[in-house]
Order: sequence, then structure tokens, then C-alpha cells
Amino acid sequence: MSFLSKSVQEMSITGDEPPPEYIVKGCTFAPSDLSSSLSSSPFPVIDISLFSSSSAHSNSKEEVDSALETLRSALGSNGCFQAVGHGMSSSFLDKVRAMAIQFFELPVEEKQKYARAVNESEGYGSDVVVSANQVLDWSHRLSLRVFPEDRRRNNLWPENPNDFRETLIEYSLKIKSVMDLLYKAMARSLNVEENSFSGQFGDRSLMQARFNFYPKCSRPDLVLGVKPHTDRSGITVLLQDRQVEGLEILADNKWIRVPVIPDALVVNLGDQMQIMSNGIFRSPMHRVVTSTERLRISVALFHEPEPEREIGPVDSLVDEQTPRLYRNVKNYGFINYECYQKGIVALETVKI
Ligand SMILES: O=C(O)CCC(=O)C(=O)O
Ligand SMILES: [Fe+2]
Repeated sequence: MSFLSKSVQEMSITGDEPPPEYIVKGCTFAPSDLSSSLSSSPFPVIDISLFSSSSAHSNSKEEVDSALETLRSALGSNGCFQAVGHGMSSSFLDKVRAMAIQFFELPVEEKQKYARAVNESEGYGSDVVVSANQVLDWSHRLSLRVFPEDRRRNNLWPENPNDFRETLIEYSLKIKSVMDLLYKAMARSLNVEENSFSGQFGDRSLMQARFNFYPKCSRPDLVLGVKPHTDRSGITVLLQDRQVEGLEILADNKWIRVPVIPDALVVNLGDQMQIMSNGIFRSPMHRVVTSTERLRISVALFHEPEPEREIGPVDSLVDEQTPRLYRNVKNYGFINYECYQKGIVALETVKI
């Protein structure tokens, strides 16, 4: 690999042609066609307030059952839906987005104070370079562990913007309660014990925040903001840019754009919930495309079980007709990371 002398952000400003390291060459587990299909969005919008016990009296059983059925069918097909009724105001979501933009717009020297060390996943930086023939993502990221609290790397948390810390913690706590509600609803939608999924995460489950910044790109036909991947998480909640689309999900072997709904949260199922649901719920393959016109930001929160805990398919989802698909695993995050670097689909390696 040649020495990467310019950052993605710098190349974006000068309008450089992307260097060969960024040119997508195709991948073994997903179509490499860079154009997306225009099919109408197969990702439903679900009012998740219907799942909360405090609203149980005001909603009819039919409404709740129909929302549970939409949830089950969305997660059982493309593994993605857009959540409204989450209780966060439009202005609060904009504050989270603004915080991301303010950070990425800081001078390089300031952002470098939070630089990700080689071989580490937390901090500010570009794609992790692990091999010479790797295709690089057209993005910059800031990754931070938010929970457990005693695992925060405080020296990597930006001091500027000055409300960064309190806003990220407030946002993460709210998203954590959304996730807890969703794990219960997912269990109800499959008629299994309500804590079948949430009970597997443990008291010290991990919450990782990733702020993604995709500068404008002169050749969206040649590069990707993020290469095709599935998330290693249990679930991922993604706050998309208020205006600029870019996230695409592989559905029926076609790349489908996830539309921007400014106040909705995109919920993506991750590999570990595919394992726990014994393959009933699907962890979608997804990627991010770039744009010549507009930069894009997104904020992803990934929730995953305590690494030392063993997770596995919920017992009551296994029977003679539906045999167990996955073995029990610990530290799946690590397995997923290693496989991704080798171009292997991690879930395949934990199949029975
Ligand atoms: O930016 C996005 O829309 C998605 C990013 C993503 O897939 C990720 O960070 O895992
Ligand atoms: Fe992702």
C-alpha cells in the first residue's frame, strides 16, 4: 500500500480523484454494483410507543398486536425498520447531529488529540488498515465506549464542543431504554419469555458510539463510505443525517436505500440477535454510498452482550421442526472483527 499522504477530508476539499486504495474491487459476500435499486422502501416505520407498558391502557390490543407483527416480519426479512414514538424531540436529535458536525469540523490538530492508536478501535481516525490489498472507506469516525461507565476512555472524549460529554451520555441512556423496550417487544413478537433476549446481555453489556463523517466525494461510482458488512452488535440504533441519504441495505440481493425520515431512528438487527433468535431475525448486510454534492454524518449506537458471557439461541425457539442453527458463543465481537478482516462472513463460523 502506498503511503496515504492526504486524509479523506483533505481530498474532498481539493476534489481529488480517489487513490487506488479507495477503489472498490468487489467483495466475496455481497454484490459490488455501486448503483442502488429504486424499489420502494421495504423498511416499515413502527411506532414503538405501542410497545411500552405505560401506553398499554390507551392502545387497543389489535394495534399493539399489529405493530408486533410488523416488527416480527421486518426483522425476519430485511432486519431493519425505522422507529418513531421513541420520545426524543426533534431538537434533541438535531443537537446530537450538530455535535457530530462540530467535532468533525474542528481543525485537524485538535481532532488528533483524540486519535485512535494503531491496533485500537476507540478514538478518532479513518478506516483501520490491516492488510495491503484492503479497500479503504471514504470516511472519518470517532468511536467511543459509553457503557459500562468504568470502561470509558475519558482521554478520548472530546472537550469541544463543550457539551459533547453530557449530550452523548444523555442520548445513550435514552437509546438504551429504547433498546430494552425493543428486546422485550422482539421476544413478545415471537411468543417467548419477555427477557429471553435482554437477559443474555448481562449487567455489564457494552454500548459503543460511532460518529461517522462522510466527506463529499468526486467519484461515488468508485468508492464507498463504508464497505458491505453486518453489525456485530445485538442491535444498532442509527441516527441518520437529517437530509442526506447514504445507507443501503441488501434485500433480495439488491442494494436498497434507507430513506431519510428526520425524526426516526433506524434500527438494524446485529449478528448477535440473529444468533439468539436462532436465525429467525436477520442481521442485514449494509453499506454506505457517498455523494458528490453533500457531506453526510450519522451517529450509530451499538449494543452488545458482555463479552465474557455465553450467548446462544433461546431454548424455546429450538424444537424438532426448527433445529438449533448456532452454537453458543462468547466474545462474538472479536470473532466478527477477525472474520471481517479476512473477508469471511462471521455468522457462518458459528453455525452448527
Ligand atoms: O452511516 C451509516 O448510515 C451506517 C454506518 C454503519 O453501518 C456503521 O457504522 O456500522
Ligand atoms: Fe453498520
